[in-house]
Amino acid sequence: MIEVRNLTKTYMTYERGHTLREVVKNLIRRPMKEIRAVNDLSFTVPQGEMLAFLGPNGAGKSTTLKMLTGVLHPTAGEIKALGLVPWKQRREYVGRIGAVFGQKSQLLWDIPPVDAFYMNKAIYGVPEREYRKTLDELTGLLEVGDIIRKPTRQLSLGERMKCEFIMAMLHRPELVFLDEPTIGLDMIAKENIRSFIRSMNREGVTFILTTHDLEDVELLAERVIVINRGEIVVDDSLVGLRSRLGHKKSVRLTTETAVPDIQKPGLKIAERIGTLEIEVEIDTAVLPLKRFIRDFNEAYGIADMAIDSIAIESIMKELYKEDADLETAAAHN
Ligand SMILES: Nc1ncnc2c1ncn2[C@@H]1O[C@H](COP(=O)(O)OP(=O)(O)OP(=O)(O)O)[C@@H](O)[C@H]1O
Repeated sequence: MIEVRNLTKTYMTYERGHTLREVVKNLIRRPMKEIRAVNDLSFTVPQGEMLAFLGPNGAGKSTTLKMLTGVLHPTAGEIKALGLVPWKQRREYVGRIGAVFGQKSQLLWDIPPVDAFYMNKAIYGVPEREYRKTLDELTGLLEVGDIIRKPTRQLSLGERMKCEFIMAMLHRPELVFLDEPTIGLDMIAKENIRSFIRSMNREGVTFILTTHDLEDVELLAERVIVINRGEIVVDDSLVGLRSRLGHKKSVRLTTETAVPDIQKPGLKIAERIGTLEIEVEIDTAVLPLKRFIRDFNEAYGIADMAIDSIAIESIMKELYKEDADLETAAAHN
């Protein structure tokens, strides 16, 4: 469905300088600087996949998304999505994709969402019967029957996001880009939106998700691509990603006496939740779980305990760290 080959994007910017002298000098001379935001990315996305596209700030996610949606031309490389070249066959392409940006509304503040939907119906040329059918289905799924008739400015953030999704899905796109789709929402609204995404995905819609909310990733994605400094660091299934660090466990404990700051190979205090409640990360390859439990019980008395696989958040931290370490090592050689 999407084929990306050797995709590269460089931006040319003017060097500003750090000191006042440099700034003034550069105003006259204006030296150019090249920023390689995306560097030789290649990947494919089959139809029906739910792919999370992750990376730290400045990694090149937005730039890649802009090229995937046809807003930006690449400097080099190719994209074929839905059989089209996004930036060349933009009109046809836009009619078949959808997008939801958690931080940017597509609705109009002073008019009810239903009127904005009707405008989109006209823009996309959706026939009346099809429009009615889709609108009924989507409002039913998201439980917003009456809400869509209130002015947008009166809606809660959760209600508004539901309407943003309806707006993006009315023309039945095959491929949908989501950028921070649950940002700012409470737990219930997040779950509503996530279950909506899941049901659309079951109907065959392909989703590409960029987010800093790793819960979205855990609960939605099947596959994860992590980029850093414009390059792919990981392209793996969520299960595969977990198994890379499968020997690490997260253990939440309530103890009878407070645990001091201990240094022990294979053990890291991840969080202190209360005086007697703590979360630790165990590298079972170094410190077997059985030994950890025995020692900890003898030393502090275990009153309660829950063992979990490590959260995706820790996996990400580890990945970014590995990448930064590699970079530092390369710089030293
Ligand atoms: N129009 C532009 N001109 C010059 N440099 C740019 C431009 N847009 C982005 N960049 C640079 O390209 C790099 C990648 O930026 P990009 O916005 O794609 O990252 P990102 O992964 O989306 O980050 P974030 O998570 O913070 O949104 C950054 O170094 C950024 O400063």
